[in-house]
Amino acid sequence: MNAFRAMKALGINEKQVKPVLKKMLKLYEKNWELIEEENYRALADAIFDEEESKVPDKNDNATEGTFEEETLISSELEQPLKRLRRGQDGQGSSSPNNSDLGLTGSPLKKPKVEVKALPGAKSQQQSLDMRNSQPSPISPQNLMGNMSSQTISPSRLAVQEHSHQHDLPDMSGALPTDSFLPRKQPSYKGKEPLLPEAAPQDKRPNLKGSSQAVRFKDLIVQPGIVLSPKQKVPDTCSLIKPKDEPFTGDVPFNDVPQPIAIIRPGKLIQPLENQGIGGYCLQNVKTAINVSLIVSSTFKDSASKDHSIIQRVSPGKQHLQEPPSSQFLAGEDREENIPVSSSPTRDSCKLATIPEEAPASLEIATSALGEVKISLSCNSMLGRPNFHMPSQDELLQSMQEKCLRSYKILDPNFSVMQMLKDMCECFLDLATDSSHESQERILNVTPALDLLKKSAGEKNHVPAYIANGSVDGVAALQISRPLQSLNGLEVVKLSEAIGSGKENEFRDAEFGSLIVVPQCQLTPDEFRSLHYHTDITKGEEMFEIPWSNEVNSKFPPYFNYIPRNLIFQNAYANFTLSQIRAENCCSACIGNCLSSSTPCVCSSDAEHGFAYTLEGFVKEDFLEDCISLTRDSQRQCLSYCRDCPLERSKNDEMLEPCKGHMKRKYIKECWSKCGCHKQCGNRVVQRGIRCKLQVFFTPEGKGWGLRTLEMLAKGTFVCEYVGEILTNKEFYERKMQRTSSNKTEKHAYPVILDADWCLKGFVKDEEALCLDATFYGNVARFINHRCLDANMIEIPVKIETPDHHYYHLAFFTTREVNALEELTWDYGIDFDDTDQPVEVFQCRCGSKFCRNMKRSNSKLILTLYEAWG
Ligand SMILES: C[S@@+](CC[C@H](N)C(=O)[O-])C[C@H]1O[C@@H](n2cnc3c(N)ncnc32)[C@H](O)[C@@H]1O
Repeated sequence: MNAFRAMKALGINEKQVKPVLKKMLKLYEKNWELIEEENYRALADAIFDEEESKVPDKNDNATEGTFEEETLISSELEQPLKRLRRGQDGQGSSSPNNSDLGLTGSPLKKPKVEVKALPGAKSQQQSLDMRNSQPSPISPQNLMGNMSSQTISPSRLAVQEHSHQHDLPDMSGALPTDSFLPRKQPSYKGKEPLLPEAAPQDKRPNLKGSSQAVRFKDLIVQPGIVLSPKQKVPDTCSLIKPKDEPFTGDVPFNDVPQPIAIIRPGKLIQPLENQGIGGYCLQNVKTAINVSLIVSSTFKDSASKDHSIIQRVSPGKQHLQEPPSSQFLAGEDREENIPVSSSPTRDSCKLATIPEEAPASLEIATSALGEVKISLSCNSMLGRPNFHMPSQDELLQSMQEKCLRSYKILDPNFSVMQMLKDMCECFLDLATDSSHESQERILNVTPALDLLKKSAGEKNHVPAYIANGSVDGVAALQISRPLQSLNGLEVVKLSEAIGSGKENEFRDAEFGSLIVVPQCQLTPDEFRSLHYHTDITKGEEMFEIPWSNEVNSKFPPYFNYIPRNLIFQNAYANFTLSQIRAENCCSACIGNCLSSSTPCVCSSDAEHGFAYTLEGFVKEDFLEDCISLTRDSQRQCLSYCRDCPLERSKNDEMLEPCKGHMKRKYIKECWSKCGCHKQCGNRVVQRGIRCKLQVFFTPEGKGWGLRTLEMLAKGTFVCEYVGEILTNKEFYERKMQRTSSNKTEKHAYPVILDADWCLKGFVKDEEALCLDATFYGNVARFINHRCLDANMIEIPVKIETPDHHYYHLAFFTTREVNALEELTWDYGIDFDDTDQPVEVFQCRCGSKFCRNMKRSNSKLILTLYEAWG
């Protein structure tokens, strides 16, 4: 009698109860305890299923065939339709398993889990085999107050269940709270709390005959899931949209059964059932807004592919706007004031009852297949007169702006939306125990190169954002570092990266502007490098020089950027004014020395006059002279010291003979004691870097390199080699120290300033200088070597001191260089000599003149002949 009474409370009459109860008693071997549990929950479920099974569904028949076929093929796969309860069209589905039992979807065998869906949120069900099935993301209609709940039964579980049909379940089996994977399947059968107050007939439009609840045949059991018949939802309110199909508003609802289940582990989150919310509550902001991660089922009805089940919720204001009265359903639903679509196809849709304080929710992001989604739901704010639900776009835009303001981070490839989607994917990976997959997952970012290429052609191959003086848009940090976990994600603040007033530029950028890096993988140096993402010069140069890595996840080595050489300690490089003798400066000049008919004393060459053209390039003949002196062995002039400072610095007892020093041509520039204007054409190198450059990771295995972002004419000054001015003795000591302390700076960056050594009989130690850019240097430290035909040449430039032993080393282009071409120079390295200041490396310059390539001498000579005509 108690059973009948309990069922009556649910609006189920005796006639319906009797046959089912009979079957249950038989099945349970008259074990009333099992049947009574949870206030006859199992019985109720069985009756619902029985009711549904009474109405034959021709689609289901078709599906059934499919199912059996598929079961044969793979026990992993189960056709979605098989798992569905039919909608209000009165079609009930029956599964083979259910038929076996005589109780459609008997909870005894296939217990179902009904979980409350996030009211107003797009509720979805998760087929755990979603990866095996055709992707068809579900985006159920998001209606305020649309309280959905369905029965879920993933196919993998189904398979397990089949083999355990008679192990009548220990329903109390606890499950891990952190996984959605079907483990040894516990069954809720008869143990799930049946909430009598949640199951009155009038609140359950789908219970009788034309059940609208969508049900899987099998069960996902998740901790924290509360089953409630009340939560059954009209499936017409939640439609499935295949990923590749656009949303159309005119999809017939009746054709669209949607399995939905929201799975909510208990511990992670506060119970949401009272709020009518299903899902993971990741954050609970003062009870007002919940961020929910919802796991939903994604599957495709293979038997009715043409249904192209569609319903993508477009969260937006419309979800919360007062619906016109015509949009309320008649009868009990009208009383509930449930807004529904005005679509005529919805007429037959009965909606689930919602609580008075119906929460509203906004879908934010979903995983690729729609299995996991993030939505925001608002509860207590709902009643406020000024409350309106922002649209997804509004929210993301606002969030984006907030991030820009707060973090001042720029990365063209990152967006808030992408981050949230990644979060869904990470969640999915973790939840399905595929953490190893997530390790390999790579943040999908558009290479900076692509951006540049896209823009090439606009303005002489110069990207627009470069042409207008801003290189922010190309400061594309390429992060392809594996994401370790959700927790490993961090939005890094780059407060120094953008100067004030730059924010607007960032905001206007085409892409989002955050950098996401895995928190735990950054070394302090990497972190610092990241800070200089937009400008490796840290603002020291006139123009920013960004860096980019399209090859791997490495960061540039950390170093101190200095725009001018600095004396380390013992080097003798006197820059004092008193050092500059009158005869070495053009104090009488005015304006631009280059415009003068007769070259002043500051001209570089008595024969050719000034080294620069009026346009600021190195003159063709001067340049060619420099090039041939460097490249043409026949013209190359080496001088040999009797007592070579390089050899002396090694402190060896036995000094080796001098290896020779190359004679070079100088450029002399005007300086402080000169009378000319600061814009005088004979002041080029001292004005600093003017080209748009980028540090990038070379794909050929040379490490970092430097490239130009714009086309450079022949003879253009690119940059000078800047570093600490060391005596060679000091450099050698450093080198030894590094070796003995096992400090393995990957590269050493010395350049010997030996251009005048051949002029002197004896060079003192403090005058035998080099530039070391290992710790302090400028962007030139990234320039890689290229044998012979490099596109830059280094030319000694005398600026503030007449001394020959100290000079600047400036790089000029040897030919026209295209945008995005790597800038290289010939280090002059002898690859057969391991005893050199620069460590010998395996050359990957790619030049056909490469001195490090294993080839016969005759071939090399032939190539050289070809090159020099
Ligand atoms: C001045 S650094 C150039 C910047 C360096 N690639 C980096 O990642 O910092 C010189 C070092 O770069 C590498 N390198 C330069 N040119 C190279 C080439 N043609 N082939 C291979 N490695 C090269 C060598 O390791 C060399 O010691």
